[in-house]
Amino acid sequence: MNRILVVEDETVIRRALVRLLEHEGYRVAEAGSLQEARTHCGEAAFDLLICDLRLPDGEGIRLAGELPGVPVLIMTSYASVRSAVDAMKQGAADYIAKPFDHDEMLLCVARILKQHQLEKENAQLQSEMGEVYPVDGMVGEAPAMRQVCRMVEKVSPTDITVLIRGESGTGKELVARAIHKKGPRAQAPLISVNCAAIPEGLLESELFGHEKGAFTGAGQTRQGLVEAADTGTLFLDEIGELTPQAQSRLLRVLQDGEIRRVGSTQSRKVDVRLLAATHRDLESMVREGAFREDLYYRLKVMEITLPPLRERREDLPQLARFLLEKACKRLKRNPVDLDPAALQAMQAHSWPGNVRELENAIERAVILADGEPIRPEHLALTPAAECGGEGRTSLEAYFRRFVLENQGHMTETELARRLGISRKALWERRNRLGIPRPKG
Ligand SMILES: Nc1ncnc2c1ncn2[C@@H]1O[C@H](COP(=O)(O)OP(=O)(O)OP(=O)(O)O)[C@@H](O)[C@H]1O
Repeated sequence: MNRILVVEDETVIRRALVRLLEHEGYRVAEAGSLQEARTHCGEAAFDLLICDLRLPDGEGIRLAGELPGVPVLIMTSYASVRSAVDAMKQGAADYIAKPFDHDEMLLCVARILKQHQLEKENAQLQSEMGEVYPVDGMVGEAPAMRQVCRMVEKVSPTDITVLIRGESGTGKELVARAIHKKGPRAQAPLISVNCAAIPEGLLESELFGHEKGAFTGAGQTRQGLVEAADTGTLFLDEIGELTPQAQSRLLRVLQDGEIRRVGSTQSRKVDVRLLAATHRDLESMVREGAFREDLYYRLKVMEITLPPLRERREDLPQLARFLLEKACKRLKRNPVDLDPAALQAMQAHSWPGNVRELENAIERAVILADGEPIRPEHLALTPAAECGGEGRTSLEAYFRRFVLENQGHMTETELARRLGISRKALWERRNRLGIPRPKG
């Protein structure tokens, strides 16, 4: 039976909470101050502390630092997300705003206890397996990649929201898939959505669904992608592209586990774990008012940052061989070798499109080499800035130059409009040609 310590100085709230938890079958002790809590913890081991943020002799969150391994749920009457998020940074398992309703509290307690149990089992397993954390299909021994793998291992068994950052093509989606696969929701769906690939006007209804007649063309009631991910994981790639309306709806999902379809007055409960990714500088988007601060803090609780390929060149040989084998399999070709000169050319290239650019270059090379070992000329690693020069202005080169010259001062929507293509087509062409978007 799980033991819980309630630390709250307001007697009425404390007593009510103790009764609620006891009624649910937990063994509960109570304390009115940090000092009393410490005494209790010295006498018995607890599986969870539910702690008021402000106590007469200090901040409740201090207990998290003093009792590593015991999850702390923070209660706060200060509706500021920031103080609660600060508490999360200092090690709180979660927070709940007062006044809370009974169901909400019990759900929260049950979830933390379950998570904690999983973490304990996982830590046990890890110590049995040693310190190696391979991530399926992910190649890289560089220190920054090892750190990524360690983080994946740490966050997977929890339900925590994770923000995956890194330039385009660095493997953010790969990380999201790994987190889902290694976590308790692995048997449930993973819905992966690229927010940049959905036209702005359709974002809200695609994500959150709509009622019949909600807007012109909404002939039928439709479930959105967030609901489709119910009980599973929702991966929102390019979260910086969300419209303000979609940002508000998403915040509601994270805060209350509730969703409202476009055109509906009723909310529905959803249980999704959110993983989000972006290559953009969300901090400056928040400063400029383009991204909601409260949503930003919700997302940022846990971050995983992928290094650009040019900063982990030591991984290039291993990565190139892995991708070469993958390309040969996909193209149904016999395995081919990599000429040492090709590897040298790779080492000299800056890889602005990161692993995706490498993957594309290798696939192209396999086709061009036609069974011969891959040589530098098969890779055609032209520095981006030179493309489109010397009268060879093909459509692709024109596209590349236009995008590189204008992306600094144009939004994706504007760029697409000027090029006369959809945002989705722009997105796809960027990926195919390995043209990264600017940061922020
Ligand atoms: N470390 C890695 N090892 C092997 N393959 C990788 C690695 N990182 C990325 N890839 C491969 O590179 C391609 C691009 O990766 P992914 O789609 O995950 O990047 P991303 O950061 O999500 O890109 P974007 O921001 O453009 O959506 C994928 O095919 C992926 O399998």
